[in-house]
Amino acid sequence: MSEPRPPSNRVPSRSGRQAGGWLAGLGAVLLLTGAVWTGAWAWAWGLGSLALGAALGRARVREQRLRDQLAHRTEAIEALDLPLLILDRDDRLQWCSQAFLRLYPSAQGHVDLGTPYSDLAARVLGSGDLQLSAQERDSWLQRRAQTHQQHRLDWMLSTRDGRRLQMVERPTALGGWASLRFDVTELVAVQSELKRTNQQLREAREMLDEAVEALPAGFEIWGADDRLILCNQHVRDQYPVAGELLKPGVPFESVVRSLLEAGAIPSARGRERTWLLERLSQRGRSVRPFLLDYQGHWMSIAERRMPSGRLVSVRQDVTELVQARNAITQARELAEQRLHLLNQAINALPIALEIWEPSGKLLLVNQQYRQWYPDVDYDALIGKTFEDAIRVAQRQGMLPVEARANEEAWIAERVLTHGQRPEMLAHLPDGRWILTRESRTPDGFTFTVRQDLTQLMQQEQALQSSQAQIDAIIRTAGAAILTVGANGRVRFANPAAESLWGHGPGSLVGRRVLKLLQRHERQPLRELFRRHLAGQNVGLIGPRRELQARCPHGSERAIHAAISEVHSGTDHFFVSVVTDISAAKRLERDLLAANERLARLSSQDDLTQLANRRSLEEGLRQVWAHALRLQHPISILMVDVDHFKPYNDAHGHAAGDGALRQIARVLQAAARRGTDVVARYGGEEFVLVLDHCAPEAALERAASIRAELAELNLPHAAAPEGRITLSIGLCGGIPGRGMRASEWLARADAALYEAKKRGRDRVEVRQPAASPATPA
Ligand SMILES: Nc1nc2c(ncn2[C@@H]2O[C@H](COP(=O)(O)OP(=O)(O)OP(=O)(O)O)[C@@H](O)[C@H]2O)c(=O)[nH]1
Repeated sequence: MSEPRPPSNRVPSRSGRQAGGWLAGLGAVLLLTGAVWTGAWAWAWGLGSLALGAALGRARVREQRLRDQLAHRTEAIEALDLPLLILDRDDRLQWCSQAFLRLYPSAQGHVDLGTPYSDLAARVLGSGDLQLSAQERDSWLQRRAQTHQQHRLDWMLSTRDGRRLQMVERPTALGGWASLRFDVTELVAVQSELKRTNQQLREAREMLDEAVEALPAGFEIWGADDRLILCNQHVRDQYPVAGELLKPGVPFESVVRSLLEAGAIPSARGRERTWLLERLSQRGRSVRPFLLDYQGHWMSIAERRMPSGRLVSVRQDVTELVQARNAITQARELAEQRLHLLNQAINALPIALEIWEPSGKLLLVNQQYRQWYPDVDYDALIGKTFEDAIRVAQRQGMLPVEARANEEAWIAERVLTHGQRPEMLAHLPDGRWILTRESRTPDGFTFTVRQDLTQLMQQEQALQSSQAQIDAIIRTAGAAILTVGANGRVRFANPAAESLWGHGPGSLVGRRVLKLLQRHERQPLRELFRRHLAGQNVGLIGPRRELQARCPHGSERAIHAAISEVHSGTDHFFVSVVTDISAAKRLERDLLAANERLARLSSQDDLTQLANRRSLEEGLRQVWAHALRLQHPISILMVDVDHFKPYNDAHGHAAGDGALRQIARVLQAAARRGTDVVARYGGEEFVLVLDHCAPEAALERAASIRAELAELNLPHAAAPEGRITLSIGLCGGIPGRGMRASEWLARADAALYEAKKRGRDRVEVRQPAASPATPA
């Protein structure tokens, strides 16, 4: 066994130490092998004494070689700087490395070959090189013996200077023990650091898991191959459709497909394939979160591809947020729309509007204002004071007319009372009338509203003029004008009305209007008013109606009353224009009588009161037309007094007139029907048109006329019969188309001529000309 070498100062590196550990093991094996060889060599030595000299030489060479090998192996172990003990089967020391002695300085000088390990251990334990309690020290050997029975010993020791040693003992093939110590101080430190780090990692992992679950959003991590690594419960809750699928390892595409198949993404319906391709192509590329509609929910999804290729996705149900945002957007749009409308309304106002800030600065003027004063740069006035604005008006000569007397005083007063003038009417130099109203809001803004009343003022003046004109007309009107309230009482009566009813000025006001009428007129008119006020259209309003007015002393006046109705605001009344038509009525009556007389004169013969010739023509035309239409017969008798000239000559013209009147009465008596016409045709000639009378009957009628006259026996001194006689021509029948009444009259006249020619005092008949042939 070689002497222990002093320990090397070189501190091996970590890898060197690991390699050293491995080499130490190898060295121990070689050492053990060497020990075996040593035993063999001793055995050979015994035999060698008996061997040949040559053999001895070779044996020495061989021994030397073995010694060298052993020395090499021992050197190798020492070079590895391993604290190694080799013990034999009796637990006695066989070899001890220098490294061991450096580890346990107390063993120095007590490591002789064959030293019992217990002695060595007792020395080391007693030296305090190791940190062991007294109890541990006592039980040390006993426990070591126990572990030896298990053929292995792994023991961790602590040295006084704080190093950690791992004591490893393994049985050798020769029954001994190799006892090795490793300085594992750094390893233990690394181990405990590793343990702490692992613990921290575990805690960090737990915290991360908790944090991921505690996130108020869905959180996913996908691998570079887009397979799920983890996701929290939120994701499963958000996507119950894909809940089963959401397990580590599932491809993203499978999850999306399942959502599409379930129709859970409304915006993808009908184009699922395209949608899927787009989704996959954009996967992780969007820098900003995007929105996805999912079963009536809006999900905000933020995806980020990490440098490792993994993809982190955070998804949040932002339905309420989107709805709120939409509501806000709608509200804002509505507000903007209303603001726009308000601006339009303000600009469309027919009034000029200014708004002044509480600080007194001009905030806004509307379009109307700008149109009123186009020469004023109001944009430049925005932000200026009220006095600035007045000064502009002053420079332009637009201060009101009433300010002329003392402009500075007027301006001072106006500035002082700005915002406190509820109403102010100003007459501008250009002729306009401007009504200004100022009001101040509770938060200090002043609203100035200006209204151009020029037209109104002109209308007012025109109205006043018109009113004066109407008053004059009403007061001087010949017609009576009454205003009557809905209660039926007179409100106003013009002088003509007061004159009509004979009362003094103002005496009609308040009287019941119906009392101004004759008693019999009141009830019907009251009823008309009642029904009109009940909403019935009874023609009360508008048409002129004739009434009988009751005038003082019971006198009666005919009046025309036209009633109109006025609804003016809440007022309701009637206006009646009454015309006294008493005089007109009298005139009308007189005119009627005159007209009747005139009519009679125009249609009657004055002497005989028979129809005159014009009237005959009209009567004949009507009888003819009627007969033609109904095809009944008529007859025309032409009658002439015989020898009338001699009669006049003999009896005088007056007697002739009397004779003619008597003859007329006879002829008139021959008429049977109302439609028969008896006319004086001229001089001593008469015509009878007998309706519904055939020629035969007419002939009889003519005969009866002659008989009647004969009965009268009007003396005629110059006539052959000594009395007046008549000659009559007759033409009758049923009128036909193409025939004319005048022709029948001419034929009757021809018949009369025939009667005269045949001696007079007779009747002659002429047939009407036949009707022209009518086409079949
Ligand atoms: N008294 C009177 N005579 C009238 C009136 N109209 C016409 N006469 C007269 O009647 C007479 C008609 O005479 P004539 O035409 O010659 O016919 P006549 O004497 O009747 O003879 P014949 O007709 O042929 O029989 C005239 O002398 C007229 O002056 C009249 O209104 N009054």
